[in-house]
Amino acid sequence: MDFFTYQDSKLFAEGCDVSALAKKHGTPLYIYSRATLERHWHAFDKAVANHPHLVCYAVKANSNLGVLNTLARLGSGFDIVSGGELSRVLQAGGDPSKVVFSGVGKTVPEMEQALKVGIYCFNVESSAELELLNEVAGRLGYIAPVSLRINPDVDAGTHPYISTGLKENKFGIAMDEAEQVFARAAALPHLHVKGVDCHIGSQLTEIKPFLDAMDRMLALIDRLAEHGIVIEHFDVGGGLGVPYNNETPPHPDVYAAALLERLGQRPIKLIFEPGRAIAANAGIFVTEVLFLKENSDKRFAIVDGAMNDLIRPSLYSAWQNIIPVNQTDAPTQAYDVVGPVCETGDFLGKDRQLSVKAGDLLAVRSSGAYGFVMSSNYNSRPRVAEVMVDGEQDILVRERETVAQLWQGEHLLP
Ligand SMILES: Cc1ncc(COP(=O)(O)O)c(C=O)c1O
Ligand SMILES: N[C@@H](CCCC[NH3+])C(=O)O
Repeated sequence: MDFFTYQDSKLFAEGCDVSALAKKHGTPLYIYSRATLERHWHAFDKAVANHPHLVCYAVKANSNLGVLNTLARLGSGFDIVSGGELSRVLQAGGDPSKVVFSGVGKTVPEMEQALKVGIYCFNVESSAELELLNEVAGRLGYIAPVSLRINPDVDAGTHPYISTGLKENKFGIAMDEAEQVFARAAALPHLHVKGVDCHIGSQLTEIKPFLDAMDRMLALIDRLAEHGIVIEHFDVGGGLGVPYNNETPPHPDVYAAALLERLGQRPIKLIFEPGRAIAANAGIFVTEVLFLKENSDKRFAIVDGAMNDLIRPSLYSAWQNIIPVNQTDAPTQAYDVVGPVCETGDFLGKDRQLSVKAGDLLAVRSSGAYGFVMSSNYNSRPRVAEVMVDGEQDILVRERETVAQLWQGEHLLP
């Protein structure tokens, strides 16, 4: 079911007319659907309903407080990569005892913050981090719950920039060192070994790489058991892809069933860290056409949204569907949809069949994940507003930045 559909040729987000939202809140604008976020979260939670589990939404995908609050109300856990994300989770009403802390570069203040609020687990990514965490925990009088992130060295078959489970990537502890580092973790006095985790990449549309990783990780878990190291949970990471175009990623039901089958009778809790699968198709990015421009080779639709607002097309050549907010019967033509930023790479889509004129609104679909969170102020463009729709209600969950906010904290010379 899609909560972004046309009614009488007008695009709606749940029960809200998108052009009315654009008029009320201005453009460019991110719009999220609460019902979609909830449905996607429940899809994961239900897929493993009969097995001990925790769904930890990956905050990096979309960390707006309204989004986090929506998921916290469902009882979601959270996967974080910084102290800033932890603070957001707490601010949004998330439960710290359901937080897993990933990331290759945790700092001492971040470790202290996470220990003090009592997170569920640190996903430790190196021996050096393990030693430091033990020291910090000891100094503060805590026992730090840890999982070791192991790099299973599998090819996720995704874009090289978002592939994380190969030896050449910076993430995790190499499989051939895993047992040794687990033995060290078990021996350190201020750590409690709880689990093992991996995350092999993002936007995976096939199940095979997940299963390859799972097989390697389960073999490790069995070897550890032989040495008396009992693993309570296996955190399988995130990475399940979404349809941007005509991809057909497995449904969470199919994905979870395959993982559970591999897990067999092992009494191990499963943790999931989905980001994109929950947020991407719960959001659209709405932009207004400023000008049309044509030369002998190309037709451009110059819009008010740009790469600083939504960088995925520029950064990964990612394809996201661009649709009219108001449908017409007029014939379409091929356009490059480009923004006002002074970069050739500033485009939202290339060679798109559209029927547009200045003043029309376009919606870039699948923008709920890695959209606003990756936005910047490049070209001194204030960051855009974010709205959550809930049925016929629209809630401004982030105000548009003002120009004065752009230089907040900056100073003239004395
Ligand atoms: C450790 C970890 N967990 C979860 C995620 C979320 O990934 P995705 O949005 O692909 O589900 C990421 C990002 O790729 C990650 O690095
Ligand atoms: N930012 C990436 C995903 C990165 C995943 C984070 N580990 C994207 O938009 O596809």
